[in-house]
Amino acid sequence: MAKITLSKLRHSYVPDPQPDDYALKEIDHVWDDGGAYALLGPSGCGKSTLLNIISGLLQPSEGRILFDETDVTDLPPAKRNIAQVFQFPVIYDTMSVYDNLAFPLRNRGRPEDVVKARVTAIAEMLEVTSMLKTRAAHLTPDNKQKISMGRGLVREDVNVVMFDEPLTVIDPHLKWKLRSKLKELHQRVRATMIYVTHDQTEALTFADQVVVMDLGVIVQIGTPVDLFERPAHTFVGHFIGSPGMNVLPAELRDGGAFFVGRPVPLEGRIVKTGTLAQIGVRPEYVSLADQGLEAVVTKVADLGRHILVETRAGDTKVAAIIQGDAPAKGETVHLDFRRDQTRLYLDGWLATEAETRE
Ligand SMILES: Nc1ncnc2c1ncn2[C@@H]1O[C@H](COP(=O)(O)OP(=O)(O)OP(=O)(O)O)[C@@H](O)[C@H]1O
Repeated sequence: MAKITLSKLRHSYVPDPQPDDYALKEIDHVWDDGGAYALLGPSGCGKSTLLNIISGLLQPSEGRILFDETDVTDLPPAKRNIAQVFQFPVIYDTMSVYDNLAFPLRNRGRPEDVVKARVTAIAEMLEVTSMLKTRAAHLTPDNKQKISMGRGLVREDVNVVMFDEPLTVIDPHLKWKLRSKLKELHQRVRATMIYVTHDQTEALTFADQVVVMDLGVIVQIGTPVDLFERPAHTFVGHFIGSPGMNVLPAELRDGGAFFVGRPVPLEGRIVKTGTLAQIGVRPEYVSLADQGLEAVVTKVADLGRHILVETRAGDTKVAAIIQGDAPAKGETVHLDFRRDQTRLYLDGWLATEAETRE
């Protein structure tokens, strides 16, 4: 396994690019040896471009890629020693499950006793031991994908295992099972793993560190808790969470932030400058109060464990997640934002500093 360093990577699919033409703007990042990473972002943000650069299918326009201290930028995919699991299962239908799992090892001339030990161990981890003699053609789609994952994990000598939206073909009710299985596998195999997805639940379940991308830029790298608690960018706040963070237009004056004419207490000092001011507060930290910001309830949804209340304050939609009694649609309510969870964003980026208590 290896540490992967991406140094000043930029990529454009067009010659003589202007700044906006880059599919990857500038990426400087180190993936630690043995880490479980998710690469999360919407369609078109550059995930596949980055993955293909790491695997060697694509040469970056600029920058270098290192596996540990070795520069692999000019090496073809076959020389990079990477395992990849794709959206659709890559297995040989005519072979047994055992032979499918053994294939990557036999292909590299590993002795049969090593093949047997490794295939047996991986099969146990994936809970497919009873299928080892079955011909792959007879497997269900989710079992086929499990075997595909097994093929990705069976070699011990790969630099990194990359998963590209591996649960796309899996039935929704089986997805959660495979998701947690993968997490468990990482804990046992301890390989460097990169899991590419546009699905926040998949990313947050699998990864210790989630790398969030938007428009060719990494907007935040953090633990699932970091991304939820302190989004570094409004995009992260909005993209992660269900519903996402409220992003409210703000006016800056007298050293403070105002929303629909009312001052809004922020978590701490404003430490940056910028033009476009927005207040970010997650619905989980908006509550109904006796006084404060006036808003009209536009929708109420009972989600079982809590109630989602959508309101309109001025022209802006504000969501609140509350417990207890729900207000009625059309009712005027007062909203309170929990101060330590209310942040200012300038030009999209977090601009307040959390107050440290003495
Ligand atoms: N072969 C190509 N030629 C030209 N432009 C491309 C090519 N591949 C990707 N792009 C562009 O590069 C940008 C990043 O695309 P990329 O496929 O890396 O994003 P993605 O996050 O993987 O999206 P998806 O989840 O839909 O695969 C997009 O604007 C896309 O249109």
